[in-house]
Amino acid sequence: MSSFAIRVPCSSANIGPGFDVIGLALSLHLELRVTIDDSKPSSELPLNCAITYEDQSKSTESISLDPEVNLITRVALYVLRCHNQRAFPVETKVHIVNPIPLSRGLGSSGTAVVAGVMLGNEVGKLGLSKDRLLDYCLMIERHPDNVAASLFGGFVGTYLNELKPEDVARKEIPLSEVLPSPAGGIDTGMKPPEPPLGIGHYRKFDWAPEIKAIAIIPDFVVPTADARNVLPQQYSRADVVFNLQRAALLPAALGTSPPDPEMIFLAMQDKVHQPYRKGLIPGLTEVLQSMTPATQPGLLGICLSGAGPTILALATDRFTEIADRIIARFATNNITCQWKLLEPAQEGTTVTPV
Ligand SMILES: Nc1ncnc2c1ncn2[C@@H]1O[C@H](COP(=O)(O)OP(=O)(O)OP(=O)(O)O)[C@@H](O)[C@H]1O
Ligand SMILES: N[C@@H](CCO)C(=O)O
Repeated sequence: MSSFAIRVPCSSANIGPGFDVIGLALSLHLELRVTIDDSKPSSELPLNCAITYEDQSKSTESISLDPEVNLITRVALYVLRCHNQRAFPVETKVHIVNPIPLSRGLGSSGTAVVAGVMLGNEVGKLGLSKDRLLDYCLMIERHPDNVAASLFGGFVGTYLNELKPEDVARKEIPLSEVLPSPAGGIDTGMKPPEPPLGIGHYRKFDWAPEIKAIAIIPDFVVPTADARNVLPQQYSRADVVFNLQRAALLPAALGTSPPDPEMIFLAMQDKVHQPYRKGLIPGLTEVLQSMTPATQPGLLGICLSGAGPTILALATDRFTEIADRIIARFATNNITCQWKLLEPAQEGTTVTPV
C-alpha cells in the first residue's frame, strides 16, 4: 500500500496585457489524495481506479466520478498510455478535494490538467521532469499561462516554441485524438500521440512581497471556450503596441519593492481581450474603471482574471474595502459575488507521501 498527495495551485492568467503569456499561481489548491493497494491480484474497478470528489468550491456543475470521463483521470491515462500503460495500477483510489470554482477565471481546468499529468507520472512511476510534464499539459490546454503557473508556481512569463515542420503535424492533432472521450472508449491498444519535446517554456519573475491578490468571484460561469470565441482574429497595430508596451513593464512593476501604484495600474491596462469580453460579463467595463490608486488607497491595479468572470485586484492594503466596492458595482447588475484574499503560490505543484 502506498499513499501520496498532489497539491496544485489555481492560477490567474493574463494580469491585464499579458494575454496567453503571463500567469500567477495563487494560494487556493486542488488536492488529490491517492492510495494504491498493490496487495490485490486484480481489480473490479473500471481502469482499476475509483474516484471520490469533495466539492469545496460551491460550483453547480457536477464532476464525473467515471475515470474514463473525469478530466483529471483522462489526462493521467493519456500520460500512462503514451508509456504503454493502459490502465491505473491495481488498485488506485483518487480522492479529489476541490476549492477552486469552475469556469470562473481561476484556471480550474489548467489546475485539473496539471493534476492529471502529475497523477499519471506518479502512478506510472515515469520519473518525468516538470519541464517534460509541461509538454504533456500543452497537448491538452493550448495556452501556457495557466498550466505553467500551476505547475511551476509564482508569477511567470510563458511562450510556445516555433516547432520544427515535422512536429507541427504532431502538435496540431485534434484534442479528441489526444484525449479520446471516454478515455477507455474503444481501446484499440494504440499509443496516443506523444508531445514534441519543449513545446513551451516559462520564466519566473520576482513578486514584491507587499502585493496581495483579491479575487472577486461573480456567481455565474463563463466557459473559457466562449470567452475565446468572442475575440477578434486580427488586431490594429495601435492596440498591439499598446499591450506590448504595458506587458514589457508589468514584470518589473510587480517585482519592485516598494510597489509603485501608478506604474502598476498603467502596466495592467489591456486592449486585446478585456474589451471584447464585456458582453459576457455585465458591468465589466464599469468595474475596471471604477477605481484607481488615486481614488482607492491600497489599490495597485485591477483586471479580468483569465477569461473571467472573476476580477483580480492587486493591493497592499484595505482589501475588504476594495472587494466591497467591486461587489457593489456588480450588484447594480444584480450579480452577487464571493471574494477571497490570496497570495502567490511560489511552490507550484507538489507531491508528498502521506
Ligand atoms: N477538479 C476538476 N475535476 C474535473 N474537471 C474539472 C476540474 N476543474 C475543472 N474541470 C473542468 O474544466 C472546466 C472549466 O474549464 P474552463 O477552461 O472553462 O474554466 P477555468 O479553467 O475555470 O477558467 P480560466 O481558464 O478562464 O481560468 C469545467 O467545466 C470542468 O469540466
Ligand atoms: N489566456 C487565456 C486564459 C484562460 O484561462 C484566456 O484569456 O483566454
